[in-house]
Amino acid sequence: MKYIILNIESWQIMITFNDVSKVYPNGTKGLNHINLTINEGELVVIVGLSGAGKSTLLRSINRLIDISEGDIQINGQSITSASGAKLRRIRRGIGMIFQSFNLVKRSTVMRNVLSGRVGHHSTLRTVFGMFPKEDHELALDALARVNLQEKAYSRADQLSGGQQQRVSIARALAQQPQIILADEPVASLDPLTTRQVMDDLQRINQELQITTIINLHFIDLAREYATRIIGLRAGEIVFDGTPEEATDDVFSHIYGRPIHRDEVLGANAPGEDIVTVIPDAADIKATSGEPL
Ligand SMILES: Nc1ncnc2c1ncn2[C@@H]1O[C@H](COP(=O)(O)OP(=O)(O)OP(=O)(O)O)[C@@H](O)[C@H]1O
Repeated sequence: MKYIILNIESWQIMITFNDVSKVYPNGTKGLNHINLTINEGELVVIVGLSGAGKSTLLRSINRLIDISEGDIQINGQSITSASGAKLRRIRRGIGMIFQSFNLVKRSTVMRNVLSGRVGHHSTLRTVFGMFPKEDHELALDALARVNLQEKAYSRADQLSGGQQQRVSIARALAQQPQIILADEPVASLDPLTTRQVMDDLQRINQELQITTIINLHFIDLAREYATRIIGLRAGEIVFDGTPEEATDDVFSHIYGRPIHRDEVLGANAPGEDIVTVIPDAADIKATSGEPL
């Protein structure tokens, strides 16, 4: 199949967290002094127990959550201090995928994908659904990348969960993003569909060099798809390394307890521990070779 090459404006994208903390109004610390650099084209998977701060970290990148301290830069520009047109421009380059798909269910697939273009046009134009022909071509191209071209004129609620998630990936792609953030994108899907969605995200990352950051709770998926794994615990980075370095012992360290079978997608007997030893932090090496 012939694809229109999406127009990637920059090849130097980097996300930088400079001493970032987030304290929620009730006093809960979501992130605690995070320093982090993510390079163009990486597929980063963020892992950690529920409440570790994965969503807070991900959503602070496009300022769905405002941080309390520090600075986040996207391609050298501070999103933390941006406002108005500048904030909208930075956000336009960041596609977002949610666990619950967030589609307009009664609209067609095409309309949903076209909504990824709203940041590129005036409000009036998009309210009346007046998208130019090029946007339709872009939307069809995005649908082709997730193999859903033939569903373009179906209603979104007639699609399976996995297909709906792939429509939401196409919607993000229609934005022509430089970054894709996916917050637990497969948490509501069955194992087979999960792999299709992860395959799509990986293929798009590789073909278009879109920097991709995904929160996941399945250990084997993280190892299989990530180019880099970041482990969070209590709002702090406790591991940052390659999938090869992220052994079962490392995961036990990130979680602060043994791994459970239901945290491995390929496992079929939920509930039991598959690792019994929690290693000391000193045994866990970061990419730098330093213990975290
Ligand atoms: N709006 C909020 N108000 C107060 N505390 C919050 C809020 N959102 C998150 N928190 C708290 O901040 C911490 C980090 O939450 P976050 O949702 O980022 O974790 P997570 O790792 O994504 O967890 P999960 O996998 O359950 O989504 C948790 O202690 C959580 O209870």
